[in-house]
Amino acid sequence: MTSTLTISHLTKRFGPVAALTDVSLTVAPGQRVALLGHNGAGKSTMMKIILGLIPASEGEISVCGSAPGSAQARAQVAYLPENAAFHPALTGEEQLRHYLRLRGEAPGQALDLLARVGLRDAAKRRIGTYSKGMRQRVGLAQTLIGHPRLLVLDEPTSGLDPVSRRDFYALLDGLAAEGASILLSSHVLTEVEARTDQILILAKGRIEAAGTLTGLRREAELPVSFTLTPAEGYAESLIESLTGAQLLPSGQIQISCRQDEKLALLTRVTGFGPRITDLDVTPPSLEDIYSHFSRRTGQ
Ligand SMILES: Nc1ncnc2c1ncn2[C@@H]1O[C@H](COP(=O)(O)OP(=O)(O)OP(=O)(O)O)[C@@H](O)[C@H]1O
Repeated sequence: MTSTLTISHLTKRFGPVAALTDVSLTVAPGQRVALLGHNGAGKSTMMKIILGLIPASEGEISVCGSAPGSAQARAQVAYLPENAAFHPALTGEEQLRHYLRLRGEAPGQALDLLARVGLRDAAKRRIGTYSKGMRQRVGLAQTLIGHPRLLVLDEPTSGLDPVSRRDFYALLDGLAAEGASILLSSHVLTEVEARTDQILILAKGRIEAAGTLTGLRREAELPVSFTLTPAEGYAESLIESLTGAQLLPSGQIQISCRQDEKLALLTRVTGFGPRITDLDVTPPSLEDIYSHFSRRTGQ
């Protein structure tokens, strides 16, 4: 299948500053990719190059088979900047109609697009009266114009409340299922965790780690944590039989093991039968993985 986005050995220098060094990435149709990294890691620079707003210093980039910023690429790419600004005196509907006209699309779609992002009821209100989250959703509605093949979203959920964030990711899932590729940056790792197919961790402009969450977990070799709830009167004997186990203030017992020891430990723990009343197995979170790889570069 032809990829939507191909980046090979991309380097970008701003004078003496190397914002990106030897970055490569391929995004297939329908893939959701999260771009993670500290402030100044190079995320926005990478997005600007993909959009054709600034040139690369070195490397090859293909956006839907065309050069970044070309008319062909622009027609298939949508962008949501981190702080999208709209005219406060226009209503949501008027603003969307304006963007639709600019894109050569029928302005009559404005209300449908606003409904898709949960703004149907506010469509006739001025944007100046919208909350930050509502303005962010106008931005998102704007990215849906013309069924783009690639959505580039710079911290799209900043300012959204938890329910709106969940709705937002559900919307992205729907777009990805229809074949759109999504490249988004975020500092909120918990929300990215379950909702992306590929994760790219940038540090000081270089790719520090890349892959699926499962792949990164394996690479990081971080421990899996087991939390057992002992039945009344069994805590002490259980701790004695599990080397390295700790009693938590909650009265539960915690023990960690390597990924490849997980099934053996699970068999052992389930063998305790009625001596335990509950068990939680917690794999390393994306936050754990992110700090593991970031620490390697001294961030
Ligand atoms: N126009 C520019 N001129 C000079 N240096 C720049 C320019 N744009 C970005 N940089 C530098 O390039 C590096 C990467 O910046 P970039 O904005 O891409 O980081 P980021 O990962 O998006 O950070 P944040 O999470 O804070 O948005 C930083 O060192 C930044 O200072």
